Amino acid sequence: MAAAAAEEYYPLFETKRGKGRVLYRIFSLSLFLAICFIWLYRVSHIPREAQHGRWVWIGLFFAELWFGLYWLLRHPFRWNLVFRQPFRHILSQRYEKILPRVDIFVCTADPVIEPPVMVMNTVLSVMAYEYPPEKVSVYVSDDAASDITFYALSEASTFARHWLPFCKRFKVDPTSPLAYFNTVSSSTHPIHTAEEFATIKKLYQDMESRIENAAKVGEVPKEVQSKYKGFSEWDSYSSRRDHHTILQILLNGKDSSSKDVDGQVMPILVYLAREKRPQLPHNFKAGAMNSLLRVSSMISNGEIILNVDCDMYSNNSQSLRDALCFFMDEVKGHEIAFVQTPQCFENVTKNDLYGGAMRIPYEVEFHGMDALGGPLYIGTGCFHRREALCGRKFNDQCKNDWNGCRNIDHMKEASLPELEEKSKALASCTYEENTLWGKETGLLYGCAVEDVITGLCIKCRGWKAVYYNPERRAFLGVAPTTLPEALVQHKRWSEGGFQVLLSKYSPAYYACGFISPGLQMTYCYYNLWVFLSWPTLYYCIIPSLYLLKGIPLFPQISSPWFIPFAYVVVGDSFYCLFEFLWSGGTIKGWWNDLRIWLYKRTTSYLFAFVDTILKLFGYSDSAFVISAKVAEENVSQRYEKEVMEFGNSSPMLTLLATLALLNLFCLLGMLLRQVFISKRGLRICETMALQVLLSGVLVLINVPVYQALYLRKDKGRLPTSVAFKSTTLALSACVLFVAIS
Ligand SMILES: O=c1ccn([C@@H]2O[C@H](COP(=O)(O)OP(=O)(O)O[C@H]3O[C@H](CO)[C@@H](O)[C@H](O)[C@H]3O)[C@@H](O)[C@H]2O)c(=O)[nH]1
Ligand SMILES: [Mn+2]
Repeated sequence: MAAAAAEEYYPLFETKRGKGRVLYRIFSLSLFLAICFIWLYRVSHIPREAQHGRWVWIGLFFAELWFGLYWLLRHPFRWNLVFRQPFRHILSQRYEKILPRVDIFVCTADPVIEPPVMVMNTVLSVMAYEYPPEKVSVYVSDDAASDITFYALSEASTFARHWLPFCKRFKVDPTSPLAYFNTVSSSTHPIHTAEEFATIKKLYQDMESRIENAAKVGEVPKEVQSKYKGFSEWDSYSSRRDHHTILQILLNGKDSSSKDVDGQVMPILVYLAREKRPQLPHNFKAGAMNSLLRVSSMISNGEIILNVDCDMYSNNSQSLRDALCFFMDEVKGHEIAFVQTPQCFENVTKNDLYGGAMRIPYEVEFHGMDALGGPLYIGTGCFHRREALCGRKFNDQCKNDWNGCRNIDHMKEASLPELEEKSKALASCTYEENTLWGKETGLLYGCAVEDVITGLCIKCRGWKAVYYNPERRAFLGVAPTTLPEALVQHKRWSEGGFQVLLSKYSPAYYACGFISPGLQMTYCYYNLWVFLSWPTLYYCIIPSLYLLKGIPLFPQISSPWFIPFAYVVVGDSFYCLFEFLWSGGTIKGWWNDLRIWLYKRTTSYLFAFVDTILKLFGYSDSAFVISAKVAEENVSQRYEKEVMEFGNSSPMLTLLATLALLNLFCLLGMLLRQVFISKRGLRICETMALQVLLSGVLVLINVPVYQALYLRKDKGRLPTSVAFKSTTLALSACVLFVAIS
């Protein structure tokens, strides 16, 4: 008995399948049938040569054909869903003594958009993981080479001496000081006394105000500068885009200043601003990550790498151990290259005005991708196996052997200055010349979503990935709080997706044979976004204009062909609503999501399409528009109240407003004509029901735009110039269209 029990194998994680899949398949099949009928209707009812609207009809057919085909790509996500559950107590029983080293990379790129206090909170939160501190190293890459960020980090290293023991003693979670002080007050926390709480909070607040002052003045106090030799590096500094490598090991895990107030070692902490020269490309975040990969291999060389954006703090001090359960599992662990957690946000409001929470991808689609071989790598909250990230191909020899963890302890061999010098060389601009970095090694270059393409490439090399979506969020970040920001972010993503599609690793052709066909389809689903812009624009403009003119483009209610249209509209809407609610959303949230869905397609994707083409022909440069992480006071107040923030006169917003008005004018114009001029009453609602419905929904969804154009007085409204331009454009389009016939 005892022997049998001992031999029994307990895995480090389990995988459960989602339910209700059969029902889903039946429903999809019925919907697909209806879609086929719609196609059939379009093909069999093309107006004759001489008849009005022949080309428009054909256009509609192509739009619907494309929507239908794209809809098919949605299925592999939902065919099977898997849910993972790690068992960290088993991990600790089996491997506590030989837990691998973990290197944590935090990227920051602009001290104004990404305030140093925020970066510091992120750093402190990951330093405080419940994990042997001598095995954790934290690396901060600063693409702005800002001495204020460096100063904040040096302050953080001092504060950590108090913070880390405090976290350990009182089992603090979340371990980001700011988040902790915001969620807990001295009276509500059961363990520490009010006095202990007050002391640590005071320490934190003093430090915070010192950093904020420095940021305000734009200069680090002289007495501090003399304390850290690192500041001397800025003496010869010329600009953010032109400077040599600045690297400093702030905590080295050895000497007494690297111990906390209880005498315990603290994690290694390294500041890096890689070399930059104006004439050489720096490849944005991917370049930063690759420098970190090399520098860290010299200093700590952790087998596991955690990558977080500077705006995402750790919300769960156990997640490192959770992730290791996947890598260290004896049966399946050796083939796993990365473990991705969802990108969750601290600042998403109840009805998620800008769809920032991305519920459907994170609660449904990624679980489906996991079943097919692994989710996307999304650039943050992701744990990597170093060798996989560094370009190793998977093969049967890739067996886990944690006993032999390469404990090359450079720290012991070399003196600190020596080590710093050696590491600096690895972050120079020219280091990558004539190497495979950015092509096969590390993160790949030349794509706006370096993360997605890298993850795909890793999978093409034979590795698997795991999606881990824990109940208690592993990380919490900041989502955009204004419409223009959300649209710009989606533009970057969709542009990146398009680049992936055109790249060497294209999921449409290259990946064939390397990853499963289902996974290929899911990648295509995300990478084809830009192609949704044209048919969606067509659908938003043409039927409404024809409604104004009284020409039907869809079957009327009494026709049997009406049934498939109605079934698709109603069935799909209800299905999407159901899925959204199941994922934890609200009805209003779904409506907001639908609006963003529309705006992304008519603006972000369109602009991304045009930009990618321009870049392809060399007319435009790549850029990485960093998303804002803090907002002005009045902007955040409106955000809290879920009032849509427009606030500028960009071409995207002008286009959006024009489309919204066009639909309003068409609907109103049609009503006027029917009711007052031709006195036919609302009979049109029967003959052109679907067109009325389409325009009606478009008008309803655009209500915030009309308000922002004409009714609102606050700063977040659409500027008068946009109101003028869009009204003129929309009105002339309607008038011209009616006039030419
Ligand atoms: O030249 C650069 C530009 C950006 N970053 C960092 O990259 C991260 C992501 O940038 P952010 O502006 O926050 O973009 P998001 O749209 O929020 O980022 C999402 O999308 C990116 C790809 O487009 C991924 O890299 C991110 O991980 C993912 O969170 C931040 O930590 C930046 O500091 C750099 O280090 N160097
Ligand atoms: Mn971000």
